[in-house]
Amino acid sequence: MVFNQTEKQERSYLQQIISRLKKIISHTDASVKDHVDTLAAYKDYLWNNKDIDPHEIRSMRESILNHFAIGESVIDKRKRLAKIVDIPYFGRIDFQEKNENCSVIPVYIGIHTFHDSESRTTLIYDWRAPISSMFYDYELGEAFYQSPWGEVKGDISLKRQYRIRDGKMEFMIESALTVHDDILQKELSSNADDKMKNIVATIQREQNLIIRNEESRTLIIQGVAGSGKTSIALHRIAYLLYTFKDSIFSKDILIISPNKVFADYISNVLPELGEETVPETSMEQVLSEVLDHKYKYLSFFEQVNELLTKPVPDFIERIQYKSSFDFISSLDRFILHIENHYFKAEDVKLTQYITVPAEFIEEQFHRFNRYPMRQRFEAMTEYMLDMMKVQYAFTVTTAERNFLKKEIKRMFAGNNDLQVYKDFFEWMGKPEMFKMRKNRTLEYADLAPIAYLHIALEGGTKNSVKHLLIDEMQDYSPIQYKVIQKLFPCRKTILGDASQSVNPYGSSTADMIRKALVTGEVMKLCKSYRSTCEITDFAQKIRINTELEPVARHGEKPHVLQFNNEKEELSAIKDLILTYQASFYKSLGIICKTESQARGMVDKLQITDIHFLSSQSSAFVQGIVITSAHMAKGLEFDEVIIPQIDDKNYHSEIDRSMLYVATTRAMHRLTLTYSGLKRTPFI
Ligand SMILES: Nc1ncnc2c1ncn2[C@@H]1O[C@H](COP(=O)(O)OP(=O)(O)OP(=O)(O)O)[C@@H](O)[C@H]1O
Repeated sequence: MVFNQTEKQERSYLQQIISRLKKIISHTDASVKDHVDTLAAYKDYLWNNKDIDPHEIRSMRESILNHFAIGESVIDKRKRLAKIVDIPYFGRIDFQEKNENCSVIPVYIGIHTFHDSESRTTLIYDWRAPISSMFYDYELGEAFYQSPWGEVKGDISLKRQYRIRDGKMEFMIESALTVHDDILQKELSSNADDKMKNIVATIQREQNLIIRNEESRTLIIQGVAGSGKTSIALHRIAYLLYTFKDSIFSKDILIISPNKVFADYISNVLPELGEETVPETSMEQVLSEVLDHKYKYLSFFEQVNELLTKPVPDFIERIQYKSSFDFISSLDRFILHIENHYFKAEDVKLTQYITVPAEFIEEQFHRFNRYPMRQRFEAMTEYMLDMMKVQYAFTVTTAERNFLKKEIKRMFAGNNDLQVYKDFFEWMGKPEMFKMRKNRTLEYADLAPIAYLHIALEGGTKNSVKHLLIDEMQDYSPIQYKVIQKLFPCRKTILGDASQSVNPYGSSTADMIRKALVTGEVMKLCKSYRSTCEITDFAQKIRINTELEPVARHGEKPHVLQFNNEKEELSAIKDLILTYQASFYKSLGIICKTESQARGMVDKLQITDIHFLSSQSSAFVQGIVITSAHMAKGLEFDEVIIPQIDDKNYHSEIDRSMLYVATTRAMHRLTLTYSGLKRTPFI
């Protein structure tokens, strides 16, 4: 007989589970109170008995720490239970192991495990548990999962999905398919949340494969726009934190994200999945840190903006040159050249009677070639002085030792990163490839090569990162990946979409990243979930991707509206905003090509309740947002308006990228407007 066969039985079972959960929560509350009271009693005792002997103090300290640890774990458990009381589970499979004496077990799947210690049964399985993988991977019939003890084979005889909100079952679906389309459709048709949400209930098979991939040290995910790359990467982090809970913690993970707004936008997913948020940084921050933040540089935003507004061919050429693999080989050859030619040894007159000969010093520089060059001076000094002590029984004063080290350092012509970098271009016979901007400001593309040289000369600093996640991978160049590999030799998940580059002259494809890192498995996601078929078809006209497969969800066709002049265009945009405000949509993105156009739009529209997202913003806001295509990357909106799509504003290849990024942000409705005669040739 099937356990909880009917919907009525399921509904009553849900209420039983919720009552059970509530009961345990109230027990844990009592237990937390006990621990707090005990700790307070200890404190009072210590306060009132200042002359107690050290033994007693020590034993009390142990008890306090013990209570504290237990109290913390109870609070932790309470937090987890409180999280699941509203939505205890979302799926179920009935599984019978192919083994004598094994009966059918109902496996209810939710965000967290719920083990009932009274009945000694697991009432809810964590979605990341090995057995839960079958929910995402199999239909009815034969199935297996990998348990810690090996493969477990069996049969799935029932599969159900539930939509439970605030402890009430809205509906349940009996499904033979992997993860039923109806629920997925309902999720996708819903409105954009204020932040990215978790997708545990509807993870698709190909996505599950990426989340649970434990083998690849470096996993590179190339996924089309809206294929769930970012969501999947975050679920993967949650999976790794669960599966390797004894060896990897939230603080051991680092996310390199494109900007603060994006970091804020995704910040809810891990807490929703019951994990702590993980540290986050940017590529610029990482590179600048290597160079001790010594240099001013053009930010990536400024570079993209310059390419969009005044694309000077020399600038483009410099970026392209520094993004090639040839450039990396040349840098490597130059590092060898430094090794062979930058150290010019001289005799050092250490005391009135003792001179250290140049040849001896030169020899030591090469002897210590296992150290980065600038780290050899100390080792060379120590070694030479030790030798002198052994051979001539000669000991030096601290001042003489420091003098020798200083002299040795002076003999090396590569102590200044920037000078070495300039030398490189001279050595290459390409001095025009390096240009410093006003106020000794470096171009963004120079930051990574200088950091690369710095690490070769000085070594990289150690860090404790065990898993690195890089989003928007296409925007980073091979030399940036080289630096990343040197700094973070740990496991990596790298994700992005070559079609969405805002850095077309310095971008990387999945294969280029694999080549730069010398390792990596590439996995693809081709199904697009974000937008309706009509919006996806429209975006495909701007940039075709034959691998892209839209999920079957329909809506209005995108509108392209022409106006006689800017005034009319603005007035139409205001009307569109009013229509949006009267609709049930929750977010509207007005996406311009550049930040200054976006700022101009804010001024011209003169509407309150509009949020302007600039490259300096740090928080994502729901409602009406005006921003640039670059900032909008990674975000999504129920409705998108793209103004000024005339042929003058969108004509170059980088403009095409911006237009593609902007259109693919729309989930349900898309309108493009322009004034004048001609619209962009890209649509
Ligand atoms: N399996 C799924 N179930 C429900 N929603 C999904 C699923 N996969 C993706 N989505 C939804 O699709 C949208 C796009 O996801 P996400 O932003 O992670 O994609 P992306 O590939 O990183 O996008 P882009 O590169 O275009 O920024 C989100 O709204 C996400 O919730």
